[in-house]
Amino acid sequence: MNTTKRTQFYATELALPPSWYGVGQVPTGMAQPWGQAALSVLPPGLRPKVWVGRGVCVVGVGLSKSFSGTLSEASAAYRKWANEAEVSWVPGSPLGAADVAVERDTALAPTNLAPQFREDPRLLLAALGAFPFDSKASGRLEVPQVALIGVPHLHSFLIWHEDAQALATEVLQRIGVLGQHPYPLGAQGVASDGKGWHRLAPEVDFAAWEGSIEGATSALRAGRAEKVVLARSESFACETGVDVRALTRDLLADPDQRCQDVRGWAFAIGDLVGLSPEVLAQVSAGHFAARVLAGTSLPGHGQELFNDPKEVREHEIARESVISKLNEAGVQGAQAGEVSILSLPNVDHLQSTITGQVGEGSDVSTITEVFHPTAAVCGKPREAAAELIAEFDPIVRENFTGPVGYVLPNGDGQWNLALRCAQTLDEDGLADAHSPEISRWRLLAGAGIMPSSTAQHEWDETGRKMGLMRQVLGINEDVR
Ligand SMILES: C=C(O[C@H]1C=CC=C(C(=O)O)[C@@H]1O)C(=O)O
Repeated sequence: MNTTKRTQFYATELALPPSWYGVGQVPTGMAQPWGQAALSVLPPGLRPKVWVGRGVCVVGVGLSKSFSGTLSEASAAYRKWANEAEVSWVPGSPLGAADVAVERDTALAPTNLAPQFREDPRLLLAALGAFPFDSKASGRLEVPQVALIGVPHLHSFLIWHEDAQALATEVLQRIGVLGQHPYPLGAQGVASDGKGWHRLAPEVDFAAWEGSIEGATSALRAGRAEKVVLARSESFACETGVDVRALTRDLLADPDQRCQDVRGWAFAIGDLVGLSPEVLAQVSAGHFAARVLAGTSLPGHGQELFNDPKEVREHEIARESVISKLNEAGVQGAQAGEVSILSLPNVDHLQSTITGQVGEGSDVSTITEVFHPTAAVCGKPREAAAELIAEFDPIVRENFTGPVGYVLPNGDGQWNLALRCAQTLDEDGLADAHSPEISRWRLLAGAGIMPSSTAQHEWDETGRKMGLMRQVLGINEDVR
């Protein structure tokens, strides 16, 4: 007789006030208000696991189960486990709320999954993950113990492991108390008061960066590759710890309302916290979408990129690196949109959106594994660029520029590139994925290097890319 007990979870649908969804504040589908509200109702003192942008959003705490391996290995093990788990609806759930169409229907506005969640609550067992740049190295998927799942059509769910009943009850109570007045969009949290920061010994100073760029550009001019992406870091320590919950809440704020489209997906997963704008693959009910970024200017100067042959070619290479692999990835009927400008807080980018249908046997992780590493983070040709990275990249990237995101038990989900982020460091310099407050941070940024690149230009560009995390961490310009 098989006496193995199935892993038991419970789920409920939440009736939340319109303020959670920013009704009248942001276009439907943009989840910044939802993310800020969800973070507000988590009990304090717990480090959140976060994925919030446009589409399915996850804000969780605790760990039910983790899966290690390459992206496809971990995803396959997770899907097997999730499809054997038991998820029961809690009676009294306000099921059947009216569906709301997503406004400004762009490629990155996925299908309404709420009906599927209602039909099969196991689909709510979302796993969040971060995987290394080196796609052969092992990464990790994590299923939280308690998770709020938001759907951009104004639906929300809570799912919890049977051992986390008390925590789930506390979240439900806090929704009752705080839920009518969630954290307001645009307000700054209390991640850091901007004081007490100092710089840690640099991993890469300007002289080292100059050496790397000179080495890489000479190799490119010698014909070893056409483009390579190099990266650098800046590390800082704060006298008081930074609360990851407040930090991710601040990442979701858009105080000057400059960005008309989703600025990025805020994430706190594994040892990384950031706001990634680049989508490797989004899969939702058979639809595929990707957003390729490469080519960077000062904010507000995006149009000038079209007149700069170096930036145009850099983008073309990144776009082609995805388009050329669509067949192998099992994406059918693919269409690539015109190159356009994406305005982000500290930079403008050239962007391309690619859409299509997911073929039989493919899912978000198998597709991502074929694309990664794209030329936006590696170069062209891929193998030759990877060799140049091994030779000239002045840092060890770990999960930076690797896939970060979430996956569902049916293979839907989204993997972005881990960009515009910082790595949390504990006192030993090792990643610590558990403490709610972190005092040591390693900011990371990379740039596409072409034969004509100069060290100063790419230093400044990577500095601007790190600017977002500097701002939300409160590391002022005078911290030298
Ligand atoms: C590697 C990074 O950006 C990539 C994505 C967009 C634009 C890029 C560029 O213009 O160099 C990079 O390819 C980073 O943000 O750290």
